[in-house]
Amino acid sequence: MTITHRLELRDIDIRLDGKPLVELNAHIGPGEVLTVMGPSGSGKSTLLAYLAGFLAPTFRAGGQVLLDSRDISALPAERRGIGLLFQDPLLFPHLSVAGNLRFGMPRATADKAARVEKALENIGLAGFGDRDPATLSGGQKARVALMRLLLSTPCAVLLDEPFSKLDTHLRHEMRQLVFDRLREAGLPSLLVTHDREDAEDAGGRVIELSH
Ligand SMILES: Nc1ncnc2c1ncn2[C@@H]1O[C@H](COP(=O)(O)OP(=O)(O)OP(=O)(O)O)[C@@H](O)[C@H]1O
Repeated sequence: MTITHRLELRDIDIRLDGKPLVELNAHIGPGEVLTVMGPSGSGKSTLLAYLAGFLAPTFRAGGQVLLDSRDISALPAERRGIGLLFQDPLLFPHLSVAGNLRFGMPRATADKAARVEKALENIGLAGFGDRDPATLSGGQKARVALMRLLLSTPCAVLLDEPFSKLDTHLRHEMRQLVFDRLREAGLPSLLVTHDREDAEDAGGRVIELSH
């Protein structure tokens, strides 16, 4: 049985120099992707930083971030249960591909090696466990970053332009993989993008932030 999660953003109000930057109410159900678009400077990255727990102290923020009805907005980033996927895969260069996949797994995870093998098969990279991440292609790195995220068993996911550095032909494939896996895992997700096709493939609601 898949465990499902819900993310609720209640009366989020982020201010910069006393002026409102982001005001938002949203409910993201299990397996749902909410896409956030808007012009440069409208506060998309700031919103993600707030939700993830690393907002710069120059901002003032209020409101509640409820994950499965629990307010996580005062918790430090590492205790929020939120997974992140960025434009760059950010694989650890000192760890092998398998080491990267093992990195975020909860300590008590049983059969780590078997899970890593299964994860590699799942993304078409069986036998790549011992490889140095630097030897992978951009698309392969992106797939490893996705699997590392899922193996860390987050309760919600934030995606910041995760496809923008991929070649056009890989972008579509990667979008399908990411959105399918997030849906299967029942994870509520928030996607920040400039790309309308990302929003269409995400298949959920789209909100626009304005200046
Ligand atoms: N650490 C910071 N201190 C002060 N102001 C900041 C800081 N980071 C961002 N800003 C300002 O906050 C506003 C929102 O920036 P943010 O990066 O969230 O926009 P964005 O919508 O993600 O833009 P882009 O699409 O270009 O990535 C901008 O006016 C920016 O200059």
